[in-house]
This record gives sequence, C-alpha cells and structure tokens, in this order.
Amino acid sequence: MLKFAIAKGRITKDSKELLTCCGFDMEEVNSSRKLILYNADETISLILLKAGDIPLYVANGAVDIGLVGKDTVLENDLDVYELTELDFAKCTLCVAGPKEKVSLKNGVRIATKYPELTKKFTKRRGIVAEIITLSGSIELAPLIHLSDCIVDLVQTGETLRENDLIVYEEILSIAPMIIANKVSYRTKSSEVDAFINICERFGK
Ligand SMILES: Nc1ncnc2c1ncn2[C@@H]1O[C@H](COP(=O)(O)OP(=O)(O)OP(=O)(O)O)[C@@H](O)[C@H]1O
Ligand SMILES: O=P(O)(O)OC[C@H]1O[C@H](OP(=O)(O)OP(=O)(O)O)[C@H](O)[C@@H]1O
Repeated sequence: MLKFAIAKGRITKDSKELLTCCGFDMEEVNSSRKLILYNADETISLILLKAGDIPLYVANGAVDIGLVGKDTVLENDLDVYELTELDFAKCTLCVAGPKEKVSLKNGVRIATKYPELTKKFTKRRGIVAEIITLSGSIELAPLIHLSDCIVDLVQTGETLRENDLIVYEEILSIAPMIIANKVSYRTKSSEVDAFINICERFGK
C-alpha cells in the first residue's frame, strides 16, 4: 500500500479530481476527522497533515509520497526526490508592501512564513534584512508597522489589493508538486510510477 500525504484544506480541495480518480470518497475526505483514509481498493492510504510537516514525513519514510506546494518543499530543504510539478493552483512568491514603496536595503524588516527562502533572497540581493517569521495573515504586518514589507504568496492579488499593498518583485513561481521518499521510490517504484501517471493526467 502506498502511503500518500496531503495537506488538509486548500490543496485537498484543489486536488478533488485527482483524489477521486485515485478512488477516494471526497465527501469522506472533506468531512471526516480521521487522519488516515483509504481508497476504494485499499491500494493507497491518504495521510492528512499540515502542509509544512509533509516534507519531514516524506524524508524520514513515515509516508512514501506527498503532494505539497513547491514553497514548502524549498523552505524545508529536506532529502526527498522532487518528482513532478503539477499544473494547477499556481501562485507566485513575491516581495510586497505599501504603495509608497519601501526600498530593500540593510535593516529592512520583512515579515514572512518563509524565513529560509527570504534569507536566500536577501542574500542574493546583498542586503541584511530583519526577517520576522509569522504563521499567517502576513499582509497585516506592514499595515500595523510590525514590518516594512512582506514576502508571501500571491495568487489572485485580492489579499494585497484589499489591504492596500502592491507587489514589488516576483521571487519564484509556485505550484503543487509530488515528492517521494528516496527508499520508497526504489522499493515501490511501480506503485509510485502509476500514481505519478494519474497525477500528471489530473494535475494538468
Ligand atoms: N493563495 C494561494 N493560491 C494558491 N496556492 C496557495 C495559496 N496559498 C497557499 N497556497 C499553496 O497551498 C499550500 C498550503 O497552503 P494553506 O494556506 O492551505 O496552508 P498553510 O498556510 O501552510 O497552513 P494553514 O492554513 O493550515 O495554517 C501552500 O504551501 C501553497 O503551496
Ligand atoms: O492573492 P490571493 O489570491 O489573495 O492569495 C494570497 C493569499 O493566500 C495565502 O493566504 P492563506 O489563505 O493561506 O491565509 P494565511 O496565510 O493567512 O493562513 C497567502 O499567504 C496570501 O495571503
């Protein structure tokens, strides 16, 4: 049986077609409080986790594969295979801030859920920033002067618009991706390949 981790919430909803095709009952996926569910022919177990924990579960082999945003994979930088990127729920990791533009210079205060990616970005820029790590509602930080600007995901741009913020710069394109445990990839190769085929068919 293939152990497949997915984040509860947004990604699960966006992956409805894929999960249905794998034989999962979406009503059960969306309403059950169970954290492990099985598909119809019991070939795949679905492990429901917080997005940020998935790379760790995959890296240590507690699960075989995971469907998780590229942002989370890069932020955690663990030893997993990055197998394929899917073509839905795309967004962009951006630097954003108040309309009266703040310059990205030494000492700039950046709020983010992505401290490692932000560190890499500021290093590439040759600046030393104060990185403020938050776990949500990132757009709030510059509004109440906790930070000067933010590094966060932008999809429709609605959250920025409604909070009078603008994109300063795009850092990285983000899409959901499939990651695999390195041992599982060898020992369960036919199951993993079959699963990837379904993902690529339904993730486009
Ligand atoms: N606005 C968005 N548009 C498209 N994809 C997004 C968007 N926001 C997040 N994602 C993707 O979905 C993944 C999970 O995001 P989600 O907001 O559901 O969880 P989280 O913020 O990591 O945790 P939680 O909301 O459970 O505290 C992200 O890692 C990212 O890849
Ligand atoms: O461009 P948009 O379509 O408005 O999407 C962008 C928003 O979506 C994500 O937030 P999420 O919904 O995960 O909320 P949280 O980070 O506050 O938990 C992201 O962190 C942005 O705030």
